[in-house]
Amino acid sequence: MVFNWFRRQHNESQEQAQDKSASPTQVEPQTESPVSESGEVSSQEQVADDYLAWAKAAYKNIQAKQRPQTTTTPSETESPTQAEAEPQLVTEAVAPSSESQAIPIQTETPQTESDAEVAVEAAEQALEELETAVAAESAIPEIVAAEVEKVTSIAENVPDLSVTAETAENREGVAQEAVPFWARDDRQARLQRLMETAIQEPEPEVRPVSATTEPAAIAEFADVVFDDGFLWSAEVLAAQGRRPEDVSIEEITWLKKLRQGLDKTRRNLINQLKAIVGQGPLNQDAVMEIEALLLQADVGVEATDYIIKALQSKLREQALPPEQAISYLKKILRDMLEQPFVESYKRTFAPEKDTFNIWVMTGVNGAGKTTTIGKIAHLAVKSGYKCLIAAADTFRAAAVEQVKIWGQRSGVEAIANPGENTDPAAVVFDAIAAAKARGSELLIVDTAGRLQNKKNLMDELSKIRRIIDKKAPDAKVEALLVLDATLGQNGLRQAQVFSEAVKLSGVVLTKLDGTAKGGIALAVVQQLGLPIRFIGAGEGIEDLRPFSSYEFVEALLSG
Ligand SMILES: Nc1nc2c(ncn2[C@@H]2O[C@H](COP(=O)(O)OP(=O)(O)OP(=O)(O)O)[C@@H](O)[C@H]2O)c(=O)[nH]1
Repeated sequence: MVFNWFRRQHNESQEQAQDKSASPTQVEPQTESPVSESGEVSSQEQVADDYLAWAKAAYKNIQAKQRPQTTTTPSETESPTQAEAEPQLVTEAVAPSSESQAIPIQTETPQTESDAEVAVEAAEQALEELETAVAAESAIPEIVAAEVEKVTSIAENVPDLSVTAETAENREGVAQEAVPFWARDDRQARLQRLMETAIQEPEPEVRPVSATTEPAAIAEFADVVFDDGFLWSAEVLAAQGRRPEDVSIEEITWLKKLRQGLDKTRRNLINQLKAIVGQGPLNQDAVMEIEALLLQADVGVEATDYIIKALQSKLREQALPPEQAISYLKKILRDMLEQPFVESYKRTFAPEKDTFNIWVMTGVNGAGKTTTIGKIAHLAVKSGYKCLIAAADTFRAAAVEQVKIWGQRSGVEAIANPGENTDPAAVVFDAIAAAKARGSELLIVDTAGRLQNKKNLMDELSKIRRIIDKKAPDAKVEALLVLDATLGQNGLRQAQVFSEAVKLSGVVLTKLDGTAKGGIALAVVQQLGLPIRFIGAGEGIEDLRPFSSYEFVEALLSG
Protein backbone atom coordinates (compact mmCIF):
# COMPACT_ATOMS: atom_id res chain seq x y z
CA MET A 1 0.00 0.00 0.00
CA VAL A 2 1.72 3.18 -1.21
CA PHE A 3 1.67 6.31 0.89
CA ASN A 4 0.44 9.25 -1.15
CA TRP A 5 2.65 12.17 -0.15
CA PHE A 6 0.36 14.69 -1.80
CA ARG A 7 -2.69 13.59 0.14
CA ARG A 8 -0.78 12.47 3.22
CA GLN A 9 -2.57 9.18 3.35
CA HIS A 10 -2.35 5.76 1.84
CA ASN A 11 -3.44 5.43 -1.77
CA GLU A 12 -6.04 2.85 -0.91
CA SER A 13 -8.31 5.50 0.55
CA GLN A 14 -7.82 8.00 -2.26
CA GLU A 15 -11.27 7.57 -3.67
CA GLN A 16 -12.91 8.35 -0.38
CA ALA A 17 -10.55 11.26 0.08
CA GLN A 18 -11.67 12.86 -3.16
CA ASP A 19 -15.22 12.92 -1.91
CA LYS A 20 -14.33 14.63 1.30
CA SER A 21 -14.06 18.34 1.38
CA ALA A 22 -11.12 18.38 3.78
CA SER A 23 -7.80 16.66 3.28
CA PRO A 24 -6.03 15.21 6.33
CA THR A 25 -3.77 18.20 6.41
CA GLN A 26 -6.73 20.43 6.97
CA VAL A 27 -8.35 18.49 9.75
CA GLU A 28 -9.43 20.93 12.40
CA PRO A 29 -6.95 20.39 15.20
CA GLN A 30 -8.19 19.42 18.59
CA THR A 31 -6.77 22.25 20.57
CA GLU A 32 -7.93 21.18 24.00
CA SER A 33 -7.22 17.51 24.34
CA PRO A 34 -5.73 16.25 21.15
CA VAL A 35 -5.20 12.67 22.10
CA SER A 36 -7.90 12.01 24.65
CA GLU A 37 -10.99 10.38 23.21
CA SER A 38 -13.12 10.88 26.28
CA GLY A 39 -14.22 14.31 25.22
CA GLU A 40 -13.30 15.70 28.63
CA VAL A 41 -10.89 18.56 28.84
CA SER A 42 -7.68 17.02 30.11
CA SER A 43 -5.29 18.74 32.41
CA GLN A 44 -2.15 20.01 30.77
CA GLU A 45 -0.14 17.20 32.35
CA GLN A 46 -2.56 14.63 31.04
CA VAL A 47 -2.29 16.12 27.57
CA ALA A 48 1.50 16.07 27.81
CA ASP A 49 1.36 12.43 28.90
CA ASP A 50 -0.91 11.62 26.00
CA TYR A 51 1.46 13.23 23.55
CA LEU A 52 4.38 11.40 25.08
CA ALA A 53 2.54 8.11 24.77
CA TRP A 54 1.75 8.96 21.15
CA ALA A 55 5.38 9.84 20.49
CA LYS A 56 6.51 6.56 22.03
CA ALA A 57 4.03 4.59 19.96
CA ALA A 58 5.13 6.42 16.81
CA TYR A 59 8.76 5.79 17.68
CA LYS A 60 8.04 2.13 18.26
CA ASN A 61 6.39 1.87 14.86
CA ILE A 62 9.17 3.69 13.09
CA GLN A 63 11.68 1.36 14.69
CA ALA A 64 9.58 -1.64 13.76
CA LYS A 65 9.33 -0.46 10.14
CA GLN A 66 13.08 -0.19 9.98
CA ARG A 67 13.73 -3.52 11.63
CA PRO A 68 13.00 -5.81 8.67
CA GLN A 69 15.84 -4.18 6.76
CA THR A 70 18.15 -4.36 9.72
CA THR A 71 18.01 -7.89 11.02
CA THR A 72 18.19 -9.82 7.80
CA THR A 73 19.78 -13.20 8.19
CA PRO A 74 21.23 -14.73 5.10
CA SER A 75 18.78 -17.06 3.43
CA GLU A 76 19.80 -20.41 2.06
CA THR A 77 19.21 -19.28 -1.44
CA GLU A 78 21.68 -16.46 -1.23
CA SER A 79 25.10 -16.80 -2.72
CA PRO A 80 27.97 -17.16 -0.25
CA THR A 81 29.13 -13.65 -1.00
CA GLN A 82 25.78 -12.12 -0.18
CA ALA A 83 25.30 -14.26 2.86
CA GLU A 84 28.63 -13.30 4.28
CA ALA A 85 28.45 -9.66 3.41
CA GLU A 86 25.01 -8.80 4.69
CA PRO A 87 25.12 -9.46 8.40
CA GLN A 88 28.32 -7.59 8.65
CA LEU A 89 27.08 -4.59 6.81
CA VAL A 90 23.45 -4.31 7.83
CA THR A 91 22.97 -5.27 11.38
CA GLU A 92 22.46 -1.83 12.89
CA ALA A 93 19.16 0.02 12.72
CA VAL A 94 18.89 1.62 9.34
CA ALA A 95 17.49 5.10 8.86
CA PRO A 96 15.54 5.48 5.64
CA SER A 97 17.18 8.67 4.53
CA SER A 98 20.32 10.61 5.07
CA GLU A 99 18.51 12.46 7.83
CA SER A 100 18.86 9.67 10.31
CA GLN A 101 19.56 12.19 13.03
CA ALA A 102 15.83 12.78 13.09
CA ILE A 103 15.45 9.64 15.17
CA PRO A 104 15.75 10.64 18.76
CA ILE A 105 17.92 7.72 19.63
CA GLN A 106 20.94 7.91 17.43
CA THR A 107 21.66 4.92 15.27
CA GLU A 108 24.61 4.29 13.04
CA THR A 109 24.09 5.61 9.56
CA PRO A 110 24.78 2.73 7.24
CA GLN A 111 26.69 4.75 4.75
CA THR A 112 28.72 1.75 3.74
CA GLU A 113 25.70 -0.40 3.08
CA SER A 114 24.86 0.75 -0.40
CA ASP A 115 28.52 1.26 -1.29
CA ALA A 116 29.28 -2.23 -0.19
CA GLU A 117 26.27 -3.67 -1.95
CA VAL A 118 27.35 -2.00 -5.13
CA ALA A 119 30.88 -3.26 -4.60
CA VAL A 120 29.72 -6.79 -3.87
CA GLU A 121 27.66 -6.67 -7.03
CA ALA A 122 30.60 -5.34 -9.00
CA ALA A 123 32.88 -8.05 -7.66
CA GLU A 124 30.28 -10.70 -8.42
CA GLN A 125 29.90 -9.41 -11.89
CA ALA A 126 33.63 -9.22 -12.44
CA LEU A 127 34.08 -12.77 -11.18
CA GLU A 128 31.33 -13.91 -13.49
CA GLU A 129 33.00 -12.17 -16.38
CA LEU A 130 36.22 -13.88 -15.38
CA GLU A 131 34.56 -17.28 -15.41
CA THR A 132 33.03 -16.56 -18.77
CA ALA A 133 36.35 -15.45 -20.12
CA VAL A 134 38.24 -18.49 -18.93
CA ALA A 135 35.48 -20.85 -19.94
CA ALA A 136 35.45 -19.57 -23.49
CA GLU A 137 37.39 -21.69 -25.90
CA SER A 138 38.73 -18.61 -27.53
CA ALA A 139 39.86 -16.93 -24.32
CA ILE A 140 43.27 -15.42 -24.54
CA PRO A 141 45.58 -14.81 -21.61
CA GLU A 142 45.35 -11.02 -21.82
CA ILE A 143 41.57 -11.08 -21.38
CA VAL A 144 41.76 -13.44 -18.44
CA ALA A 145 44.47 -11.34 -16.87
CA ALA A 146 42.43 -8.16 -17.33
CA GLU A 147 39.41 -9.74 -15.67
CA VAL A 148 41.47 -10.98 -12.73
CA GLU A 149 42.97 -7.52 -12.43
CA LYS A 150 39.49 -6.02 -12.33
CA VAL A 151 38.31 -8.28 -9.52
CA THR A 152 41.51 -7.66 -7.60
CA SER A 153 41.23 -3.93 -7.90
CA ILE A 154 37.59 -3.89 -6.78
CA ALA A 155 38.50 -5.93 -3.76
CA GLU A 156 41.46 -3.70 -2.98
CA ASN A 157 39.39 -0.58 -3.15
CA VAL A 158 36.61 -1.77 -0.91
CA PRO A 159 38.03 -2.81 2.44
CA ASP A 160 34.62 -3.84 3.79
CA LEU A 161 33.89 -6.07 0.89
CA SER A 162 33.42 -9.56 2.12
CA VAL A 163 34.80 -11.56 -0.72
CA THR A 164 36.07 -14.33 1.49
CA ALA A 165 38.53 -17.09 0.95
CA GLU A 166 35.76 -19.62 0.50
CA THR A 167 34.08 -17.47 -2.08
CA ALA A 168 37.23 -17.02 -4.03
CA GLU A 169 38.10 -20.69 -3.70
CA ASN A 170 34.64 -21.77 -4.79
CA ARG A 171 34.92 -19.52 -7.76
CA GLU A 172 38.37 -20.72 -8.46
CA GLY A 173 37.32 -24.33 -8.24
CA VAL A 174 34.67 -23.76 -10.84
CA ALA A 175 36.90 -21.68 -13.00
CA GLN A 176 40.01 -23.89 -12.69
CA GLU A 177 38.49 -26.76 -14.62
CA ALA A 178 37.58 -24.49 -17.46
CA VAL A 179 40.86 -22.65 -17.65
CA PRO A 180 42.97 -23.67 -20.59
CA PHE A 181 46.35 -24.99 -19.50
CA TRP A 182 48.21 -22.03 -20.94
CA ALA A 183 46.36 -19.61 -18.74
CA ARG A 184 46.52 -21.56 -15.51
CA ASP A 185 49.83 -20.51 -14.00
CA ASP A 186 49.35 -16.86 -14.62
CA ARG A 187 45.76 -16.94 -13.43
CA GLN A 188 46.67 -18.98 -10.39
CA ALA A 189 49.19 -16.37 -9.31
CA ARG A 190 46.77 -13.52 -9.83
CA LEU A 191 43.93 -15.23 -8.03
CA GLN A 192 46.27 -15.92 -5.16
CA ARG A 193 46.97 -12.22 -5.04
CA LEU A 194 43.27 -11.52 -5.21
CA MET A 195 42.60 -13.75 -2.21
CA GLU A 196 45.38 -12.19 -0.20
CA THR A 197 44.20 -8.70 -0.87
CA ALA A 198 40.48 -9.40 -0.68
CA ILE A 199 40.43 -11.14 2.68
CA GLN A 200 40.40 -8.03 4.78
CA GLU A 201 37.78 -8.95 7.31
CA PRO A 202 37.57 -11.77 9.83
CA GLU A 203 34.47 -13.95 9.93
CA PRO A 204 31.57 -11.53 9.94
CA GLU A 205 30.24 -11.03 13.39
CA VAL A 206 26.46 -10.81 13.53
CA ARG A 207 25.84 -8.20 16.15
CA PRO A 208 22.70 -8.69 18.21
CA VAL A 209 19.81 -6.35 17.55
CA SER A 210 19.98 -3.60 20.11
CA ALA A 211 17.78 -4.06 23.15
CA THR A 212 15.58 -1.09 22.30
CA THR A 213 14.41 -2.75 19.12
CA GLU A 214 13.28 -5.97 20.79
CA PRO A 215 9.49 -6.09 21.04
CA ALA A 216 9.46 -6.27 24.82
CA ALA A 217 11.78 -3.36 25.15
CA ILE A 218 9.87 -1.39 22.54
CA ALA A 219 6.76 -1.65 24.65
CA GLU A 220 8.40 0.09 27.53
CA PHE A 221 10.66 2.86 26.30
CA ALA A 222 10.94 3.95 29.89
CA ASP A 223 14.33 5.55 29.54
CA VAL A 224 14.03 6.88 26.01
CA VAL A 225 14.67 10.58 25.88
CA PHE A 226 13.00 12.17 22.88
CA ASP A 227 14.50 15.30 21.51
CA ASP A 228 12.43 18.43 21.48
CA GLY A 229 11.94 18.36 17.71
CA PHE A 230 10.64 14.78 17.75
CA LEU A 231 8.18 15.55 20.53
CA TRP A 232 6.97 18.70 18.84
CA SER A 233 6.52 16.88 15.51
CA ALA A 234 4.68 14.03 17.21
CA GLU A 235 2.41 16.53 18.94
CA VAL A 236 1.63 18.28 15.66
CA LEU A 237 0.81 15.01 13.92
CA ALA A 238 -1.25 13.72 16.83
CA ALA A 239 -3.22 16.97 16.99
CA GLN A 240 -4.24 16.45 13.38
CA GLY A 241 -5.69 13.07 14.19
CA ARG A 242 -2.82 11.09 12.70
CA ARG A 243 -2.27 7.62 14.10
CA PRO A 244 1.14 6.61 15.39
CA GLU A 245 1.24 3.54 13.19
CA ASP A 246 0.79 5.63 10.02
CA VAL A 247 3.62 8.00 10.73
CA SER A 248 6.96 7.66 9.02
CA ILE A 249 10.33 9.02 9.96
CA GLU A 250 10.25 11.22 6.85
CA GLU A 251 7.23 13.09 8.17
CA ILE A 252 8.85 13.66 11.53
CA THR A 253 12.08 14.77 9.85
CA TRP A 254 10.19 17.15 7.61
CA LEU A 255 8.32 18.78 10.50
CA LYS A 256 11.51 19.20 12.44
CA LYS A 257 13.06 20.81 9.41
CA LEU A 258 10.12 23.13 8.89
CA ARG A 259 10.19 24.24 12.50
CA GLN A 260 13.92 24.71 12.34
CA GLY A 261 13.56 26.63 9.09
CA LEU A 262 11.06 29.02 10.60
CA ASP A 263 13.15 29.39 13.71
CA LYS A 264 14.30 32.92 12.89
CA THR A 265 10.80 34.17 12.09
CA ARG A 266 9.40 32.45 15.16
CA ARG A 267 12.00 33.73 17.58
CA ASN A 268 11.38 37.28 16.42
CA LEU A 269 7.66 36.86 16.88
CA ILE A 270 6.70 34.59 19.67
CA ASN A 271 8.22 35.92 22.86
CA GLN A 272 7.28 39.48 22.19
CA LEU A 273 3.81 38.54 21.01
CA LYS A 274 3.22 36.53 24.17
CA ALA A 275 4.27 39.44 26.31
CA ILE A 276 2.00 41.85 24.45
CA VAL A 277 -1.14 39.80 23.99
CA GLY A 278 -1.01 38.54 27.53
CA GLN A 279 -1.78 41.98 28.93
CA GLY A 280 -5.46 42.10 28.10
CA PRO A 281 -7.19 44.33 25.53
CA LEU A 282 -4.71 45.85 23.14
CA ASN A 283 -3.94 49.50 23.73
CA GLN A 284 -2.47 51.69 21.03
CA ASP A 285 1.12 50.89 22.02
CA ALA A 286 0.45 47.16 21.95
CA VAL A 287 -1.16 47.44 18.52
CA MET A 288 1.87 49.27 17.18
CA GLU A 289 4.24 46.72 18.64
CA ILE A 290 2.37 43.80 17.12
CA GLU A 291 2.16 45.66 13.84
CA ALA A 292 5.93 46.16 13.80
CA LEU A 293 6.54 42.49 14.62
CA LEU A 294 4.27 41.22 11.88
CA LEU A 295 5.62 43.64 9.30
CA GLN A 296 9.17 42.58 10.15
CA ALA A 297 8.15 38.99 9.44
CA ASP A 298 6.90 40.19 6.04
CA VAL A 299 3.29 39.46 6.81
CA GLY A 300 2.39 42.56 4.80
CA VAL A 301 0.25 45.57 5.63
CA GLU A 302 -3.14 44.18 4.65
CA ALA A 303 -2.65 40.89 6.44
CA THR A 304 -1.27 42.66 9.51
CA ASP A 305 -4.32 44.96 9.70
CA TYR A 306 -6.62 42.00 9.42
CA ILE A 307 -4.81 40.07 12.16
CA ILE A 308 -4.76 42.98 14.58
CA LYS A 309 -8.45 43.73 14.11
CA ALA A 310 -9.40 40.11 14.67
CA LEU A 311 -7.20 39.83 17.74
CA GLN A 312 -8.38 43.08 19.19
CA SER A 313 -12.04 42.28 18.90
CA LYS A 314 -11.50 38.97 20.69
CA LEU A 315 -9.42 40.52 23.46
CA ARG A 316 -12.05 43.20 23.99
CA GLU A 317 -14.63 40.49 24.56
CA GLN A 318 -12.52 38.42 26.86
CA ALA A 319 -9.22 38.83 28.67
CA LEU A 320 -7.07 35.87 27.72
CA PRO A 321 -3.88 34.61 29.36
CA PRO A 322 -0.86 34.66 27.01
CA GLU A 323 -1.06 30.99 25.97
CA GLN A 324 -4.72 31.24 25.08
CA ALA A 325 -4.22 34.53 23.29
CA ILE A 326 -1.51 32.89 21.19
CA SER A 327 -3.86 29.95 20.52
CA TYR A 328 -6.44 32.41 19.30
CA LEU A 329 -3.84 34.15 17.14
CA LYS A 330 -2.95 30.78 15.64
CA LYS A 331 -6.58 30.24 14.75
CA ILE A 332 -6.74 33.63 13.04
CA LEU A 333 -3.67 32.79 10.95
CA ARG A 334 -4.98 29.34 10.06
CA ASP A 335 -8.29 30.79 8.95
CA MET A 336 -6.48 33.31 6.78
CA LEU A 337 -4.39 30.63 5.13
CA GLU A 338 -7.49 28.53 4.53
CA GLN A 339 -9.49 31.39 3.08
CA PRO A 340 -8.78 30.56 -0.61
CA PHE A 341 -10.40 27.16 -0.10
CA VAL A 342 -13.58 28.67 1.21
CA GLU A 343 -14.41 30.37 -2.06
CA SER A 344 -12.31 29.54 -5.06
CA TYR A 345 -9.93 26.63 -4.77
CA LYS A 346 -10.08 22.91 -4.09
CA ARG A 347 -8.25 22.00 -0.91
CA THR A 348 -6.54 18.87 -2.05
CA PHE A 349 -3.79 19.35 -4.54
CA ALA A 350 -2.67 15.99 -5.84
CA PRO A 351 -2.39 14.40 -9.26
CA GLU A 352 -5.50 12.38 -9.97
CA LYS A 353 -4.73 8.71 -10.31
CA ASP A 354 -5.32 7.12 -13.75
CA THR A 355 -5.75 10.58 -15.26
CA PHE A 356 -3.34 12.67 -17.29
CA ASN A 357 -2.29 15.58 -15.06
CA ILE A 358 -0.16 18.42 -16.37
CA TRP A 359 1.44 20.83 -13.91
CA VAL A 360 2.97 23.93 -15.47
CA MET A 361 5.65 25.41 -13.24
CA THR A 362 6.28 29.14 -13.48
CA GLY A 363 8.49 31.57 -11.61
CA VAL A 364 11.49 33.81 -12.12
CA ASN A 365 14.97 32.37 -12.47
CA GLY A 366 16.52 31.57 -9.16
CA ALA A 367 13.24 31.15 -7.28
CA GLY A 368 13.90 27.42 -6.99
CA LYS A 369 11.76 26.22 -9.90
CA THR A 370 14.11 23.49 -11.11
CA THR A 371 14.72 22.23 -7.60
CA THR A 372 10.98 22.23 -6.93
CA ILE A 373 10.29 20.27 -10.11
CA GLY A 374 12.80 17.65 -8.99
CA LYS A 375 11.29 17.48 -5.51
CA ILE A 376 7.72 17.19 -6.81
CA ALA A 377 8.80 14.50 -9.27
CA HIS A 378 10.36 12.66 -6.33
CA LEU A 379 7.15 12.93 -4.30
CA ALA A 380 5.18 11.72 -7.31
CA VAL A 381 7.38 8.67 -7.81
CA LYS A 382 7.29 7.88 -4.09
CA SER A 383 3.51 8.15 -4.22
CA GLY A 384 3.23 5.68 -7.07
CA TYR A 385 2.57 8.02 -10.01
CA LYS A 386 4.09 7.59 -13.44
CA CYS A 387 5.78 10.88 -14.01
CA LEU A 388 7.59 12.78 -16.78
CA ILE A 389 9.22 16.21 -17.00
CA ALA A 390 9.07 18.60 -19.97
CA ALA A 391 12.24 20.70 -20.05
CA ALA A 392 10.54 23.67 -21.67
CA ASP A 393 12.74 26.38 -20.17
CA THR A 394 14.63 26.55 -23.43
CA PHE A 395 15.71 30.13 -22.87
CA ARG A 396 18.79 28.99 -20.95
CA ALA A 397 20.65 25.88 -22.10
CA ALA A 398 21.79 25.25 -18.51
CA ALA A 399 18.18 25.10 -17.35
CA VAL A 400 17.55 22.04 -19.51
CA GLU A 401 20.63 20.32 -18.12
CA GLN A 402 19.68 21.19 -14.53
CA VAL A 403 16.19 19.85 -14.87
CA LYS A 404 17.57 16.67 -16.43
CA ILE A 405 19.87 16.18 -13.45
CA TRP A 406 16.97 16.64 -11.05
CA GLY A 407 14.99 14.20 -13.17
CA GLN A 408 17.75 11.63 -12.78
CA ARG A 409 17.81 12.14 -9.04
CA SER A 410 14.13 11.41 -8.80
CA GLY A 411 14.18 8.67 -11.44
CA VAL A 412 12.02 10.65 -13.84
CA GLU A 413 12.88 11.25 -17.47
CA ALA A 414 13.05 14.80 -18.77
CA ILE A 415 11.92 15.32 -22.35
CA ALA A 416 14.08 17.99 -23.97
CA ASN A 417 14.66 19.29 -27.42
CA PRO A 418 18.28 19.32 -28.51
CA GLY A 419 19.49 22.62 -29.81
CA GLU A 420 19.51 26.10 -28.38
CA ASN A 421 16.55 28.39 -28.08
CA THR A 422 14.13 25.83 -29.37
CA ASP A 423 10.45 26.56 -29.10
CA PRO A 424 9.18 25.71 -25.58
CA ALA A 425 5.78 24.85 -27.01
CA ALA A 426 7.46 22.28 -29.28
CA VAL A 427 9.06 20.64 -26.23
CA VAL A 428 5.67 20.51 -24.54
CA PHE A 429 4.20 19.00 -27.70
CA ASP A 430 6.83 16.23 -27.69
CA ALA A 431 6.53 15.69 -23.98
CA ILE A 432 2.75 15.26 -24.17
CA ALA A 433 3.21 12.69 -26.95
CA ALA A 434 5.82 10.85 -24.87
CA ALA A 435 3.68 11.00 -21.74
CA LYS A 436 0.68 9.59 -23.58
CA ALA A 437 2.73 6.84 -25.15
CA ARG A 438 4.03 5.80 -21.75
CA GLY A 439 0.80 6.21 -19.84
CA SER A 440 2.26 8.92 -17.60
CA GLU A 441 -0.07 10.32 -14.99
CA LEU A 442 1.84 13.50 -14.22
CA LEU A 443 3.73 15.71 -16.65
CA ILE A 444 5.63 18.52 -14.94
CA VAL A 445 6.42 21.35 -17.34
CA ASP A 446 9.36 23.66 -16.67
CA THR A 447 9.00 27.13 -18.19
CA ALA A 448 11.27 30.11 -18.61
CA GLY A 449 10.79 32.82 -16.02
CA ARG A 450 11.54 35.96 -17.95
CA LEU A 451 9.97 38.84 -16.17
CA GLN A 452 11.65 41.66 -18.04
CA ASN A 453 8.86 41.69 -20.51
CA LYS A 454 5.42 40.79 -19.34
CA LYS A 455 4.14 40.43 -22.87
CA ASN A 456 6.80 37.81 -23.70
CA LEU A 457 5.98 35.92 -20.58
CA MET A 458 2.28 36.00 -21.35
CA ASP A 459 2.85 34.98 -24.97
CA GLU A 460 5.03 32.07 -24.01
CA LEU A 461 2.72 30.78 -21.29
CA SER A 462 -0.37 31.14 -23.47
CA LYS A 463 1.33 29.31 -26.33
CA ILE A 464 2.17 26.43 -23.99
CA ARG A 465 -1.40 26.42 -22.78
CA ARG A 466 -2.75 26.33 -26.34
CA ILE A 467 -0.59 23.32 -27.15
CA ILE A 468 -1.77 21.56 -24.00
CA ASP A 469 -5.41 22.27 -24.81
CA LYS A 470 -4.96 20.99 -28.33
CA LYS A 471 -2.81 17.93 -27.65
CA ALA A 472 -4.28 16.91 -24.31
CA PRO A 473 -7.79 18.37 -24.09
CA ASP A 474 -8.78 15.94 -21.35
CA ALA A 475 -5.77 16.55 -19.17
CA LYS A 476 -6.19 18.07 -15.75
CA VAL A 477 -4.03 21.16 -16.01
CA GLU A 478 -2.67 23.15 -13.08
CA ALA A 479 -0.24 26.06 -13.00
CA LEU A 480 1.96 26.72 -10.00
CA LEU A 481 4.03 29.77 -9.22
CA VAL A 482 7.35 29.12 -7.50
CA LEU A 483 8.15 31.99 -5.16
CA ASP A 484 11.31 32.61 -3.16
CA ALA A 485 10.25 33.34 0.43
CA THR A 486 13.46 35.22 1.17
CA LEU A 487 12.38 37.95 -1.23
CA GLY A 488 9.55 38.87 1.09
CA GLN A 489 7.35 41.62 -0.26
CA ASN A 490 9.39 41.86 -3.49
CA GLY A 491 8.28 38.36 -4.30
CA LEU A 492 4.69 39.52 -4.11
CA ARG A 493 5.20 41.89 -6.99
CA GLN A 494 6.53 39.01 -9.10
CA ALA A 495 3.59 36.91 -8.08
CA GLN A 496 1.26 39.67 -9.20
CA VAL A 497 2.77 39.69 -12.72
CA PHE A 498 2.56 35.92 -13.05
CA SER A 499 -0.99 35.76 -11.79
CA GLU A 500 -1.95 38.23 -14.50
CA ALA A 501 -0.16 36.18 -17.15
CA VAL A 502 -1.62 32.79 -16.28
CA LYS A 503 -4.43 31.40 -14.18
CA LEU A 504 -2.52 30.05 -11.20
CA SER A 505 -3.68 27.13 -9.07
CA GLY A 506 -1.42 28.17 -6.23
CA VAL A 507 2.02 29.00 -5.00
CA VAL A 508 5.06 26.95 -4.04
CA LEU A 509 6.95 28.88 -1.37
CA THR A 510 10.63 27.97 -1.42
CA LYS A 511 13.63 28.68 0.82
CA LEU A 512 11.62 28.95 4.01
CA ASP A 513 14.61 27.53 5.79
CA GLY A 514 16.65 30.19 7.44
CA THR A 515 14.55 33.18 6.47
CA ALA A 516 13.09 35.66 8.93
CA LYS A 517 10.41 36.44 6.36
CA GLY A 518 8.24 33.37 6.85
CA GLY A 519 5.21 35.62 7.25
CA ILE A 520 5.20 36.09 3.48
CA ALA A 521 2.92 33.06 3.24
CA LEU A 522 0.16 35.10 4.88
CA ALA A 523 0.75 38.03 2.54
CA VAL A 524 0.56 35.76 -0.53
CA VAL A 525 -2.78 34.42 0.56
CA GLN A 526 -4.22 37.67 1.82
CA GLN A 527 -3.08 39.93 -1.00
CA LEU A 528 -3.25 37.61 -3.97
CA GLY A 529 -5.97 35.27 -2.79
CA LEU A 530 -3.82 32.33 -3.90
CA PRO A 531 -3.46 29.17 -1.83
CA ILE A 532 -0.02 27.92 -0.84
CA ARG A 533 0.30 24.41 -2.28
CA PHE A 534 3.82 23.33 -1.34
CA ILE A 535 6.61 24.66 0.80
CA GLY A 536 10.31 24.08 0.41
CA ALA A 537 12.66 24.22 3.36
CA GLY A 538 16.02 23.05 2.07
CA GLU A 539 17.98 22.10 -1.00
CA GLY A 540 17.62 18.34 -0.64
CA ILE A 541 15.21 16.17 -2.60
CA GLU A 542 13.11 15.47 0.50
CA ASP A 543 12.86 19.13 1.49
CA LEU A 544 9.48 19.92 -0.01
CA ARG A 545 6.03 18.96 1.17
CA PRO A 546 2.41 19.88 0.53
CA PHE A 547 1.45 22.88 2.58
CA SER A 548 -0.54 22.44 5.74
CA SER A 549 -1.81 25.61 7.38
CA TYR A 550 -1.91 23.87 10.75
CA GLU A 551 1.68 22.70 10.58
CA PHE A 552 2.91 26.00 9.22
CA VAL A 553 1.24 28.07 11.93
CA GLU A 554 2.43 25.71 14.66
CA ALA A 555 5.98 25.96 13.31
CA LEU A 556 5.63 29.73 13.17
CA LEU A 557 4.19 30.32 16.60
CA SER A 558 4.99 27.45 18.93
CA GLY A 559 7.15 28.65 21.76
N1 LIG B 1 17.89 26.88 1.16
C1 LIG B 1 17.12 26.56 0.12
N2 LIG B 1 17.58 26.67 -1.11
C2 LIG B 1 16.78 26.34 -2.14
C3 LIG B 1 15.46 25.87 -1.95
N3 LIG B 1 14.92 25.63 -3.17
C4 LIG B 1 15.88 25.94 -4.07
N4 LIG B 1 17.00 26.36 -3.47
C5 LIG B 1 18.27 26.81 -4.07
O1 LIG B 1 18.04 27.96 -4.85
C6 LIG B 1 18.94 28.00 -5.94
C7 LIG B 1 18.15 28.23 -7.23
O2 LIG B 1 17.34 27.10 -7.41
P1 LIG B 1 16.89 26.60 -8.87
O3 LIG B 1 15.98 25.47 -8.67
O4 LIG B 1 18.05 26.42 -9.77
O5 LIG B 1 16.09 27.87 -9.34
P2 LIG B 1 15.36 28.15 -10.70
O6 LIG B 1 14.16 28.94 -10.36
O7 LIG B 1 15.17 26.94 -11.49
O8 LIG B 1 16.39 29.11 -11.38
P3 LIG B 1 17.24 28.89 -12.67
O9 LIG B 1 17.98 27.60 -12.47
O10 LIG B 1 18.13 30.09 -12.69
O11 LIG B 1 16.26 28.86 -13.80
C8 LIG B 1 19.69 26.69 -5.91
O12 LIG B 1 20.93 26.91 -5.32
C9 LIG B 1 18.84 25.80 -5.03
O13 LIG B 1 19.59 24.83 -4.34
C10 LIG B 1 14.97 25.77 -0.60
O14 LIG B 1 13.83 25.39 -0.31
N5 LIG B 1 15.84 26.11 0.39
